[in-house]
Amino acid sequence: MAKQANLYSFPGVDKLAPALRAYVISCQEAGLARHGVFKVAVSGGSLPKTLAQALLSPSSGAENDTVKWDKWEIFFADERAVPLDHPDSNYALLKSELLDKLPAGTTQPTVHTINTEYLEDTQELADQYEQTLVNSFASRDSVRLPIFDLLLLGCGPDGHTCSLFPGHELLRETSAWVAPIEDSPKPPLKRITLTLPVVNHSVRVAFVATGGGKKEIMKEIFEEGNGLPCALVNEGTGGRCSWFVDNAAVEGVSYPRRPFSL
Ligand SMILES: O=C1O[C@H](COP(=O)(O)O)[C@@H](O)[C@H](O)[C@H]1O
Repeated sequence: MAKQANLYSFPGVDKLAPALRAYVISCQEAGLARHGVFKVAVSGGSLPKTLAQALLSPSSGAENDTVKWDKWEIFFADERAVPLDHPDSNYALLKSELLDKLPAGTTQPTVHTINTEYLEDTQELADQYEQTLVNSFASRDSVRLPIFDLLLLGCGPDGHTCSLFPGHELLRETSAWVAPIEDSPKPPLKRITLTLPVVNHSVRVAFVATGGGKKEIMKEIFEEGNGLPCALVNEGTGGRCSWFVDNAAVEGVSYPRRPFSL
């Protein structure tokens, strides 16, 4: 039988963060072994804060507990069509929560932001970001899809992830790597997003979802699926997908939890 998504549940974020750290570092090491860099895409929303808690904690000194920032290439799983210093920008959020807090003297990771010259034309904004992926991964002639070492995703209270929203036509996109959306149900309206085939092609996918406000949608995702974007990622990635959640987010959800291990 095909493997299912792993659900790791913790009493709180303080216990979740060290496990997420270990998981991200293991993906980093696998990426470095594969191609000498770590290609990761991150989301906005609540993710950067939890990620910062996981990654900014001091190394235990144990082997394989080092975040090798100089080897990271950071992309955005989705981004809003706003300037990079706008309060809605996922880049601005990651910067304030994580990048600005890296210890002094740390070599900053490479961060692939959107090209803000194209904010008025979301198709061009998406095409330009797709070109950024092509430059880093490979030309579209040579690979069908880019392969990220890791995608770090959030889960909205409606079951959206990246800027892939329930019932939206973008869920049927089969060709583009990056697509525009101009009618996002959650503001701001205009965004770009990695498409579902790219998400499902990643080596590993990790969702982070915390708080009781997520429990109804988590029940629907894990018990029914209902074509929700997060459920489509679970189905498309199976055992390559791991959820890091707190107990409050999965209260009453019938789905086997696994003890966390790498
Ligand atoms: O709009 C967005 O929302 C999702 C989920 O956010 P959360 O606050 O519920 O974690 C986020 O993953 C995405 O990147 C963002 O653009």
